[in-house]
Amino acid sequence: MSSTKLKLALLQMDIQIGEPEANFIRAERMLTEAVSAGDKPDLIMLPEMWNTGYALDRIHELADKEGVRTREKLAAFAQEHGVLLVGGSIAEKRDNGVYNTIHAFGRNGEELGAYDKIHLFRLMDEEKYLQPGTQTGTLALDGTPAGMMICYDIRFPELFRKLALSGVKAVFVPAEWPNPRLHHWRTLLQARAIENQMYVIACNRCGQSGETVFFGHSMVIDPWGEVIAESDDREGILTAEIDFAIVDEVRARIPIFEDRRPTLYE
Ligand SMILES: NC(=O)CCC(=O)C(=O)O
Repeated sequence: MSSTKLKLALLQMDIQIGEPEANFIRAERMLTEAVSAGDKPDLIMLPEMWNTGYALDRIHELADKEGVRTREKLAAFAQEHGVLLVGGSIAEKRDNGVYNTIHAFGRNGEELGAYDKIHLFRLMDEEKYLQPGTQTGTLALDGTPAGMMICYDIRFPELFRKLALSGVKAVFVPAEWPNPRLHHWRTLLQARAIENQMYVIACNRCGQSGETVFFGHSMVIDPWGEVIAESDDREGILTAEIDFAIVDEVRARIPIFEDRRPTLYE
């Protein structure tokens, strides 16, 4: 029987706004560091828009065309090291628009899934420059169903519930979530894990772009809502081990999916 456990490494990276070259070098350095550690991870994850940061006024020029560069690099890395890779999100130019897109890869470098951010965040002007996604994002991790969302998406519990009802046991959330909303970040992530009885794995950036400070605090939260790993505000790699068997245990202990009465509120 295949293992229900996965060792994770979340790359909490400081992103240089508008500097894809520097960001690729930094991401490659951190990826290499993650697989060089004694306890090699099964899955590595990056933060949101790590190739460009929120350089939105130049995003059409800076975004990765069709995601080719990112996909080639990440697929090759996943294959070389036999790891799963949730490639954070990137600014990706496609069909004359720019999307905020995740690409995820399997241990042989195959693309497991992609997701374009559905909810664009007005406080950071995303809706003026980016195209919204039109589909939810799922992938299978060594056979276990998981979901993908990006940052502001965590404010929409309906999206989590839809994925939970489809059988998803973990959701990955790359983010660029800044001050002064650390309490929203921590509370929403924990609530989404508790109410859907699933793992929530959230990788935020750190550092500062202009006046905006990104507090890091990448988190891995279990289906009981316990924070099993959390970063501080500095660049680094957060590690944790998850066990999908715990999702089934928690869902059996409090059977909310059996007790729902959707005809009354849907
Ligand atoms: N990049 C984002 O979507 C930021 C979302 C955010 O900060 C929030 O408060 O929501």
